[in-house]
Amino acid sequence: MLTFKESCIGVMKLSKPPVNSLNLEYLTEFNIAIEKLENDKSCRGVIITSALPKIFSAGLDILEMYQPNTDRLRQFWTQVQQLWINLYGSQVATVAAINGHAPAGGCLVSLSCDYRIMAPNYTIGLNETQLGIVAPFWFSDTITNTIGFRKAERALQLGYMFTTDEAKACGLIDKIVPPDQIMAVAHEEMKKMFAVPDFARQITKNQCRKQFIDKLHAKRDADTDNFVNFITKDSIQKAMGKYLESLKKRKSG
Ligand SMILES: CC/C=C\C/C=C\CCC/C=C/CC(=O)SCCNC(=O)CCNC(=O)[C@H](O)C(C)(C)COP(=O)(O)OP(=O)(O)OC[C@H]1O[C@@H](n2cnc3c(N)ncnc32)[C@H](O)[C@@H]1OP(=O)(O)O
Repeated sequence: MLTFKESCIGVMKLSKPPVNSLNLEYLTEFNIAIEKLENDKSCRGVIITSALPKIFSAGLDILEMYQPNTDRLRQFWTQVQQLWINLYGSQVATVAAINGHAPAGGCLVSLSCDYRIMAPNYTIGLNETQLGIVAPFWFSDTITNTIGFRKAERALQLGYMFTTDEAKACGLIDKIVPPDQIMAVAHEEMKKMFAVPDFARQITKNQCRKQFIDKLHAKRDADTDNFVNFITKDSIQKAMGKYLESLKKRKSG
């Protein structure tokens, strides 16, 4: 993770080649970095983007979920939950500068921010069902809160990956920006949020989001148990093995 501060704005650049997949170590690093910025009194905003060309993040590292060690799988999921709690509940203003593909967990990271700008000709969405897995309730709450129930239900069932244009049309992202302007526009959007007194913006954000974060807090252990039980099922392992094979075939084909 490349993290630096530009005045009162923290910039986090995901930099885990080849595709910024989120494994246990990287999620832990991500959480530490966001918590550090959150606790820095001089930091009012965070921009999350990718240091890699063409990929914002490939989402959760599928290898963490394929033929897993159960203890590690539990730690992994705890870090995924924590990342969502940290980002969705963040008191600083957050902008996702989506400069590449953003499937599944990559989409969730961006949906957890306050504002999303995206470069053209990429794809974004919660494609979990295409892997034969199911987005948990807090993933679906987050997309529903962004694009509304009907569109979210349809997109979740299909595991639909939106083009940048489609994402803009349904409100999954807020603005389409050429890649060379994405950081400049992220700063402009941040300034708009800074024009509102921080405490008023923060209380409003809490009013909108707190109930969803509280829901996960209340069910956190059960959510981890569900995840581990679900992922370790033979049928789910088979589906994930097939998906991994298809990724490799697509590469060679
Ligand atoms: C009832 C419910 C109860 C409980 C809940 C249950 C389940 C919980 C659900 C868990 C949620 C999961 C969310 C996720 O994030 S799952 C991950 C989904 N991600 C994807 O599907 C992305 C797949 N990747 C791609 O589409 C492409 O790789 C991408 C467009 C990102 C990049 O394409 P490009 O052509 O540039 O690169 P590739 O050649 O495809 O990939 C390079 C190598 O990287 C490997 N790879 C890609 N993505 C991942 C990944 N997510 N994890 C691990 N590895 C990944 C790919 O296989 C290539 O590897 P090599 O062949 O080079 O070894």
